[in-house]
Amino acid sequence: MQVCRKLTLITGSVGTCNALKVQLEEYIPTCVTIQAYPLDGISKPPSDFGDVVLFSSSLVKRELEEDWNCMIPKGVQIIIADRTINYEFIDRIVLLSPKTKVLFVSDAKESAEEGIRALKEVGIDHLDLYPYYPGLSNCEKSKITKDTDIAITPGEKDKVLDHIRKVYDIGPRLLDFPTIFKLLRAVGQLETRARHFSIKYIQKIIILAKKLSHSTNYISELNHHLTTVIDGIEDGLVVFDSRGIISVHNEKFRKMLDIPALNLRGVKISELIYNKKLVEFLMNHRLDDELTLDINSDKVLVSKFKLTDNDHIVARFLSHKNSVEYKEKENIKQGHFAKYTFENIVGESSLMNQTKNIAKKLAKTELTILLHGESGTGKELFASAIHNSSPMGDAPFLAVNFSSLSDDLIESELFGYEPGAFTGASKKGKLGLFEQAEGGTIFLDEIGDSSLKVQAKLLRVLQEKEVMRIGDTKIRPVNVRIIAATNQDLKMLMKQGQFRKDLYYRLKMGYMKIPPLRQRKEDISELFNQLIDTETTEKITVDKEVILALQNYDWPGNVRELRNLVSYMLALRDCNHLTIDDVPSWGYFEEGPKIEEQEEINLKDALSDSELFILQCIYDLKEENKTAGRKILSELSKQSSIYLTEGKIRTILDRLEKKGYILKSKGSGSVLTKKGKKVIDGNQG
Ligand SMILES: Nc1ncnc2c1ncn2[C@@H]1O[C@H](COP(=O)(O)OP(=O)(O)OP(=O)(O)O)[C@@H](O)[C@H]1O
Repeated sequence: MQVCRKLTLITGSVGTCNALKVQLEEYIPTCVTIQAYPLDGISKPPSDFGDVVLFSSSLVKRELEEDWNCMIPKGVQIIIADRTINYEFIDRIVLLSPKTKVLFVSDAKESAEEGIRALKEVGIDHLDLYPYYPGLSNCEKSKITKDTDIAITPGEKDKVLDHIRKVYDIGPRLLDFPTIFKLLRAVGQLETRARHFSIKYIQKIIILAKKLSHSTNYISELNHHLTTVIDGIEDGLVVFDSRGIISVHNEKFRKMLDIPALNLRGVKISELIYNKKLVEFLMNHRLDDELTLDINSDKVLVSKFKLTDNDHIVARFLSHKNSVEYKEKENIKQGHFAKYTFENIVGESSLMNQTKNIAKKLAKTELTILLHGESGTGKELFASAIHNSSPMGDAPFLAVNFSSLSDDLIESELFGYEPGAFTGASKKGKLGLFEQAEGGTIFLDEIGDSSLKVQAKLLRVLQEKEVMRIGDTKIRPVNVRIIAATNQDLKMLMKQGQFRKDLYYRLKMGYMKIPPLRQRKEDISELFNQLIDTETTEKITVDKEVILALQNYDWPGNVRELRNLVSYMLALRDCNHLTIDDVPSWGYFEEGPKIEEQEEINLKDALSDSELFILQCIYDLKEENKTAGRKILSELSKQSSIYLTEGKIRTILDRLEKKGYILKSKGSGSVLTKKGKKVIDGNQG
């Protein structure tokens, strides 16, 4: 075999020329002289091509022949290189997430497309790659560069657009295995260098594998570390993109929202959380908003912010339990706005309409208002709505609950104090709620729980319209409307000497009674549906029977109890249609019916009009000594306003028997049980 001593490399660009020369020097023994020429970097063609000419591509050969008018002399062996991507830098792109949109930037269409092909050939097929090169039309450019900020380039960094955030320069493509093989043969070195060549190649692959495993180990260690850190945070955290798809969350978030699944990555917020209000809050674009939620008898404050380098949102769930920060935030929040308006007060019963009308009229005045009503009837809702539709609606609305704060704390909260007024007082002093609410409304909830000392101070505010901070001698005028609320019998407390008469009459100037739910059962249907809507984004339908059953209950916990029931039924439902079977049995409710009624009135046993009609017919037929069979019952129904087929009657009879109102027997028709008779007696009585 002829042994050659001179090899000429001809490339287009200087960059490719340098990279290929380094590669050749690695494989070709030093006894072979290598001369390299980039067409971009020389002014005239080489005069001596040696024994073998290696072109970096067929385009370069054509350029030399056509543009430079230079032919390779006969007898010189020509090799056109096949090139593949440089494995050394491949680890950087292997770790990009699947389906990431990435531009492949090169100097021409062919080389960009070839680069993509080469990447796919070596198994980089998990990315969405788009060829990008200088000659691309503006329209195509804007199409492919939309929503992407990552590019890969084979050493053409200068052609990458400015807005691209991450550029992976994988260097010029190198000679592939068969090309080096061909070259070694052409320079007569294949036999002596074959082993060296294959060892070098395998070494490169091992280095790459090591790099990848190092990167993945590093990533998994980092992941583990980050998981430990975010799981250790006291608040719930969830990160999601603009479509609501979760990328990161911590354990606290899962626990707070009772989510059993461990890995929520890739899951959509709206498919995971059924509380409609929360989903809407998380998905809206207002970042300065906050939301308070009642979750598992805890109050949770939800806030969010946007990550700066992408469109991901981080939502933070701050629990009330053990959280000083929450209390401070909540105070600030309550201090600035009233959440509800009259539109949020559900109920069109005449009693509710009357109450709302009175409230709207009182709202227009400056009178002090006393709201009296059982727990959960919506007193806070009314206070908030009154403030919002009053002339001071734009001023602050502050709420303070007397049942949850100690006497001392109430005093300092309401009236404030001077710097160092008592041990533990802040050095800066504190502005009281009356002063903070200037021009607005202060809501004194559970006023029946206030001490006589605080009552005396409140009376002073009402009479004199002025406050004095603790530790101060200065009197400060205040202009604040007071709305107080109580579920206690204040008259009784007055008799027992626990509530000041003068304060009672001062507060009672605008008196309002908020009716309990049992006195306005017509509102249950609307309330039930409305509460479902605030709890879930899913479309839930409700059987009429459910509402009838709920109207049979007295609701000692009022709307709050109904709201809890809705959450409970939604959590336990099997499908999106609620039936009587979804209504829990008596054990769930705060109070059962009165003992003597317990046997015949049960929530699940509420009777529909057709059931009552059939019971009455069975009773009447028995009086006339007739057998109550399906046929005669169906005929009787034809004469009434409720027409029932025999098939329908069979279903009703089965149901009545199951509920214990009748007994069926073959041949002798149905008869009423003691329970069934009681219903008819009650109906007739
Ligand atoms: N008419 C109504 N329409 C819609 N929601 C209501 C209505 N009444 C009460 N609610 C809801 O019921 C819950 C209890 O209401 P609220 O806290 O205003 O009652 P309350 O009378 O102030 O109770 P408490 O005396 O125990 O403080 C709240 O979630 C409120 O939004």
